[in-house]
Amino acid sequence: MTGGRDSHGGPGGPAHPGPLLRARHLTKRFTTRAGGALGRKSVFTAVDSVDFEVFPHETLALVGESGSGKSTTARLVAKLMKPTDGTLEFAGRDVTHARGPDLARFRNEVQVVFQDPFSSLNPRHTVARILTAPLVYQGLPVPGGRRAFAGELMERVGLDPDHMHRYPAQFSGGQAQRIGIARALAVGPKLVICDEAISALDVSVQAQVMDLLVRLQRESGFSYLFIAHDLAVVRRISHRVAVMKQGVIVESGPSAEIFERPRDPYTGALLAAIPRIDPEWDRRRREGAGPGNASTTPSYEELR
Ligand SMILES: Nc1ncnc2c1ncn2[C@@H]1O[C@H](COP(=O)(O)OP(=O)(O)OP(=O)(O)O)[C@@H](O)[C@H]1O
Repeated sequence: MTGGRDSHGGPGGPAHPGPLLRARHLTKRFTTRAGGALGRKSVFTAVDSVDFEVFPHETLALVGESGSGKSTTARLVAKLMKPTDGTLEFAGRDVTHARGPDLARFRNEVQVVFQDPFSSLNPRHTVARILTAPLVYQGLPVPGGRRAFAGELMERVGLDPDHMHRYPAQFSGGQAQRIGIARALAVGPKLVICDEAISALDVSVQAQVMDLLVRLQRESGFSYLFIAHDLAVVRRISHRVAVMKQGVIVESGPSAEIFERPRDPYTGALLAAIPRIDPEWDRRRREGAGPGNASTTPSYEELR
């Protein structure tokens, strides 16, 4: 994803000398055995020599149909899974085989927000404990003390700090996802990977969480790798888009170009299947209340 149409500088993405994240020939093959341990071995390539970059302050969306390799790519980038081949560079460092303190540093700089907040938040811990845990477990000081720190994070994501002693089950799905986002922010990341982070939410709640994600990026300046199958969502928050099909990136470029002039028939098919958009959210965005660059972001009607 370098040069030409795919060069950095999509709408809203500020110019920067180098990428924050650079994936080169990233590959993941899974070996499976049909019929148990004695069955025939087969090798499946879920991610096939993928190249891409994420620049500072930008949102790169990775889209594609189910099974195209998006989540596997996210896991490779988050170093939750080892690649079969390829390299990962982060902030100019080769982190492909990072261990010990290098890996610990990477884990603070790169955070993941998962699809299901309830399964990624410890149900037996209060929100205050969940939000301070990333620092406490590392033996790091909690700025301002636990209560103030948790309260401030809750305010940043639009939650009432008075609820910091509640448990995840006492929150709605959208609120729980806000807790997941707040936890990701606790360590001051440079890159936040959102793996279908809003897919499970109701459409109106999705819009609110999208607004939150955009606002947080504006305030804190981190980058997003935004994994989604919903192109309507992606269009609204991404600066650039990479389209995955069967483990390969078939097309990538500035968001507006991909949506207005898709080159690959697969991208065209994904666009044709675009799910419903929340018209209310789109109206607010166009009136300046929501994210996106009004001059480069097509309207709801233009997408039809
Ligand atoms: N641990 C694993 N072992 C074997 N195959 C796997 C494993 N994890 C993923 N796969 C396969 O790799 C392919 C890509 O999966 P992946 O979850 O990355 O796709 P995806 O684009 O994120 O799809 P979805 O949106 O449905 O999660 C799929 O065919 C999946 O079955």
